[in-house]
Amino acid sequence: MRRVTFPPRLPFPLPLRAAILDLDGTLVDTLGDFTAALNAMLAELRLPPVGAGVVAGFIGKGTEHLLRETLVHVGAAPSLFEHAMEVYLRAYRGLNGQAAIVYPGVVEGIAALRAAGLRLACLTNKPGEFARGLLAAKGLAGDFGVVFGGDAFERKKPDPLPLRKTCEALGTEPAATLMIGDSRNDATAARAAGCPVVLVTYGYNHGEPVRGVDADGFVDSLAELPELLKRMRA
Ligand SMILES: O=C(O)COP(=O)(O)O
Ligand SMILES: [Mg+2]
Repeated sequence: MRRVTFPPRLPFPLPLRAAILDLDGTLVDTLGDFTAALNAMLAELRLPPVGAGVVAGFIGKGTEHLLRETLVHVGAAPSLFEHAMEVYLRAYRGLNGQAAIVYPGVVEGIAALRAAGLRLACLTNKPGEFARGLLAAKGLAGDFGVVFGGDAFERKKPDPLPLRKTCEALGTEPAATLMIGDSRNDATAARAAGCPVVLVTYGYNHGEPVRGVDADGFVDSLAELPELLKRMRA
């Protein structure tokens, strides 16, 4: 049996009323989608392709960041950015979800959170249109009363603003709202907003080991959440 790792006494007040889940790297492995859309764009601009290993390190800070880093990586002129963005968004729209896989344990984990009576939101730096389309394509849209993309607010994660706004939409206090993500970006935003935060160990985390990030707990699968919640409510 896989063990849940977390401090023996979690440093936040209970009970929890809601959870905010990140999308890419937490609910769905979208590396295949990102890589395919970027390579379609690069081919159209007659630039060299990128490998998935490189792309994984660019995910999690929104589309502008992903595109800028990719153009630098292939040695393209920064002036290509706007055109590249148009081509990339068109490509992504055309293949959203096709090479993406829901991580093992996600369906069980979400069911456990719902059974515990928590309100659920999905908060991602992905454009809202793509986030809603992906959740629908993967049969997860009905689980989230609230879905916000990276274009919903003035600033994206790691700024705390999107988490504060999501708590407002959920009608819960940040201290009673658990953030579940895969990266330093999620943890930094959660800490600054006053939300407890648990990170999954299988996501992208900007290409770095996730266990080095300051978080309240780590799980290898969302299916471990019931055990974690039990401890948190004890
Ligand atoms: O960077 C993105 O587009 C998505 O990132 P997130 O779902 O992990 O917030
Ligand atoms: Mg993520």
